Amino acid sequence: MTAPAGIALSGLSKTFTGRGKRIEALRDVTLTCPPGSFTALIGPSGCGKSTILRASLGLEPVDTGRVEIAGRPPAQATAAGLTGVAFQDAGLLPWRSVSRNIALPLEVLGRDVGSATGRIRDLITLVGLSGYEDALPGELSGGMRQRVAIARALVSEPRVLFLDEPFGALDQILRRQMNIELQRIWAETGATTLLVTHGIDEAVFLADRVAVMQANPGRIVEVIEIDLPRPREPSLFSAPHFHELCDRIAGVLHGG
Ligand SMILES: Nc1ncnc2c1ncn2[C@@H]1O[C@H](COP(=O)(O)OP(=O)(O)OP(=O)(O)O)[C@@H](O)[C@H]1O
Repeated sequence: MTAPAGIALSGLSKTFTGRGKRIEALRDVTLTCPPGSFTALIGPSGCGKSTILRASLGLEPVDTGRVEIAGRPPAQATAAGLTGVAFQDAGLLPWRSVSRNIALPLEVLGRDVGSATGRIRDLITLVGLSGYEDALPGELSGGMRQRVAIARALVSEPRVLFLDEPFGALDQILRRQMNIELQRIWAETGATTLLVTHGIDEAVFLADRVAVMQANPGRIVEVIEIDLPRPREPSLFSAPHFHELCDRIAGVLHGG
């Protein structure tokens, strides 16, 4: 039985062929993210992380296996606005204000934007951008743009949130601030979250469990439970148990 608002990936395999090459992007990937949980997916470049996300959003068909998002096939879940997604490149439309960028998924889903004005205002507050409602993306810092992208991902009130390296382009200090913000946003929304990241410390700080992948073929080699109490404070970044968990993940990543 699939939990209603969770992510259930079972036995996913996907091989790309082209230019005389076969790339086994995914081999037998199984991952369950219970409702309201936070899972991080970490692995070397090309191990299939984005392929998992695309398959979860119904954007990439798999060869074998099954994807269920909030109890539905992925394309159906996305079309129903049950999923939200933010990428490394915030991908904001430069000519639209912060508010109108956040409203975009509602327009795509054919929902009434006028009746969502209050919700958009609340989201702007949630991501700490009050006062910037009418600003254009070009007037914002990189971290602020990523906050807008996260607010936009949340506007359809998704039960499941996919984040693909949302803070990858930010410097370390800003990234940590965003990690703290994201923990708060996740706790407030209760959305089941799957975060793709290259940052071990980011994964450990945020997640309930970290799925570690290897490439060629792309596969999950270990799922490590993060038994750190919540809410997690910035001081955690220098705690011994935090570093033990990071070292353990690094060991798996490097084939240990
Ligand atoms: N449309 C495609 N056609 C051919 N090969 C593809 C396609 N999409 C992905 N691949 C290949 O599948 C493998 C997995 O790609 P994917 O983008 O999922 O990796 P990733 O772990 O997200 O990488 P990164 O961390 O660099 O973003 C790679 O070898 C990539 O070259």
